[in-house]
Amino acid sequence: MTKRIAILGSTGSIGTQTLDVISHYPERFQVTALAGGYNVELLAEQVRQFRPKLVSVATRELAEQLKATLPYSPRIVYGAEGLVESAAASDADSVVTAVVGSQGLQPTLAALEAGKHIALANKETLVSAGHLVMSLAKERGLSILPVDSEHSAIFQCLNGEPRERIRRITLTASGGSFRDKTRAELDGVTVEQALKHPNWSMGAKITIDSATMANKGLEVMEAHWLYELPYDRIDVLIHPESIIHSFVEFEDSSIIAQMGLPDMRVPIQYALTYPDRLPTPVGSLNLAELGKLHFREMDQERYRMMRYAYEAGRIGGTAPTVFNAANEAAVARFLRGEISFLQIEELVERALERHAAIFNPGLEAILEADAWARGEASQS
Ligand SMILES: NC(=O)C1=CN([C@@H]2O[C@H](COP(=O)(O)OP(=O)(O)OC[C@H]3O[C@@H](n4cnc5c(N)ncnc54)[C@H](OP(=O)(O)O)[C@@H]3O)[C@@H](O)[C@H]2O)C=CC1
Ligand SMILES: CC(=O)[C@@H](O)[C@H](O)COP(=O)(O)O
Ligand SMILES: [Mn+2]
Repeated sequence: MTKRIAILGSTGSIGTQTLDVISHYPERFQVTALAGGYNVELLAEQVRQFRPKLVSVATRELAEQLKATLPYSPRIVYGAEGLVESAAASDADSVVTAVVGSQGLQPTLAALEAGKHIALANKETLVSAGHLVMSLAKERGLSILPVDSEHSAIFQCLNGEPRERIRRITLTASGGSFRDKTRAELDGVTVEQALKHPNWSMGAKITIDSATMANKGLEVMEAHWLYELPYDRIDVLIHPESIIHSFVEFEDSSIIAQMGLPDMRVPIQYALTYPDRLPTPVGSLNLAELGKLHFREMDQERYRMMRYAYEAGRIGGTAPTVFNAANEAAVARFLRGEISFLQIEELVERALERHAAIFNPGLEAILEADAWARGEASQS
């Protein structure tokens, strides 16, 4: 049967790879909605190729521009409302959430309200309001399948085993672009250096998060919500090769790990075809050629974002929302050249210190905490 798919963030790293996966199985998938941001040239190409009925862009002007270039007339919407509409208003069965940042939250909630399954790449959504998203999905009987490589790995390792059998899970971390630098050597590193991830080709924001280790912090919180595990049963281990994508230790001391070449098309495809496994153009992993794999303890002093993430996760309520939003604002400032690399974590730490968490927050309290944290992290 054909699966109808809407993609939020179709012009980004995950979005384009999702369309690549879909293009290999035209009989299995139909694209019903595409939402991009500012890159209308690429979006126009995608629209011409996949012919969705609904398209969203960042602004009204871009919507006009897009309309003028298309050979047919899909419905074109724009802005934050357009994103929500593209998540909920098409006849998609599943929505791939691949926009960056907590702007993905309201579209994800709208998609669930409209009865759509979620293939979740946008981890900021779960960090910001995991309780709202997970409870809505549960209430509606909808699945949230992980696209993030570590969470896909855990999902595959669990293979339906109940939570009670899990002793702990371990998320692997590449160590990011500065993994061979000491803390002192981080003083004065450039945006260009930070954007060179050793193993993965990804969008700018997540690449910086990987370098600060905020990405792994967000992933710890994402795992907490997806697998309903307390923080003391979620570990992180540095694994520079990114070949073991994560692993689960079960009650009987067996460890099951998921391995493969670092290529996001594998977890993206699995989230779209689950429970089926279909061929991908990704090659086979040759362990003999690789020879060795390496592992290092996570040092929370070297990577302070790791410590702040565990602290925020354990506090709960709006603390993770603040961790995430302060980080988003600080990373944007770093990318604009306004602050140094080490100031990212200083701004996140300060926002967390100044925040009095609200527990069991509704959507309004989440949005308020998010806006407050962005304001905090925008001041030096
Ligand atoms: N890249 C990866 O390998 C992985 C990514 N993820 C997660 O997936 C998400 C996406 O990451 P990634 O693909 O790397 O990010 P990119 O920066 O490559 O892509 C982001 C997407 O969001 C769109 N977007 C940005 N702002 C807006 C806006 N205001 N309105 C509508 N759309 C907007 C962009 O549109 P445009 O470019 O047209 O402006 C683009 O399509 C993140 O949450 C990330 O953490 C998780 C695991 C791996
Ligand atoms: C590909 C993916 O899932 C990223 O989230 C990846 O985890 C980033 O690599 P790090 O391990 O460096 O954070
Ligand atoms: Mn990941």
